[in-house]
Amino acid sequence: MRFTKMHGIGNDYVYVNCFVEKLPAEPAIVSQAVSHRNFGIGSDGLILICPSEVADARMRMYNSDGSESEMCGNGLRCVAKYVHDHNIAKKSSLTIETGRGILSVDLDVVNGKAQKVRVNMGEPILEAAKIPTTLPGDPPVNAALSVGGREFLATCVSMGNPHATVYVGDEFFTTTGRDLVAEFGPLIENAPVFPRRVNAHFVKVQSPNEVTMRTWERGSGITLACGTGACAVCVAGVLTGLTDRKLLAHLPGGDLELEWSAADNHVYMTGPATEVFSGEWFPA
Ligand SMILES: N[C@H](CCC[C@H](N)C(=O)O)C(=O)O
Repeated sequence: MRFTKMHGIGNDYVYVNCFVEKLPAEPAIVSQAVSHRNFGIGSDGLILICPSEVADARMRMYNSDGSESEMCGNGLRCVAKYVHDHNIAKKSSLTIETGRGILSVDLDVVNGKAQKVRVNMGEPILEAAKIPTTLPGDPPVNAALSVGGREFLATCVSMGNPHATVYVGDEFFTTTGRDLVAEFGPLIENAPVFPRRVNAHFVKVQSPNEVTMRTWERGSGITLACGTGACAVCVAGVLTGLTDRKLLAHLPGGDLELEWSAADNHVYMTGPATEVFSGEWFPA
């Protein structure tokens, strides 16, 4: 199976152009196999770039555990870049069909290649039942969530996929010795109050327009970045009053610019998309 390896600030996926390629097995199985960093290609998961009746292309995203997610922000930037750079649709404004509907993407093209990508991620989903979570509030803002003997205050939204944001101190950003994200991330991901599990984001506020964050992803564990997560953190910051509608998020793999627009209630995410290499994968 031919594939292309791409990443959005270090959130790396194996991409398959399903306009021309056929998967050798179910996507869930292929994702688990190709994601393995020793026995496979090595990635945070698998993203299929497919034909669409209603958009320039359709994105389907699978975590490294094989579970499918409704949305993927870093992945969407890379899909749009691939669709442009590989001449599926040679346009600098594209539409991509996702698990949460059709999203618009604008590409900054330099020397024929898309570099920076701005995505209209649509409106945040705030009804608890649609996130989904059983935590109190529509949406839950600073809702008490105790896991592993520690109480967090969780602010939860959906960007088509579920996110829980907790504000923490410096101790979550040192990775020498005990890694608190690795310790508490899976406990939050699998907490019973999240019927479809959740992506967990640990955030330190630098200023009203700037945060540093680390992510434990549903179905993939620690990743260097999470685009939908950064959008959810932008929304959580406004809901908690801790940060403004325009936000610069520093993630371990790089930076994303976010805005939750008061004008149209849409969240905009701007960041890079990088194509690293292409190859052929031989299923065992
Ligand atoms: N890395 C992706 C999010 C993947 C979300 C996935 N882990 C889920 O199950 O929702 C992003 O850049 O938005």
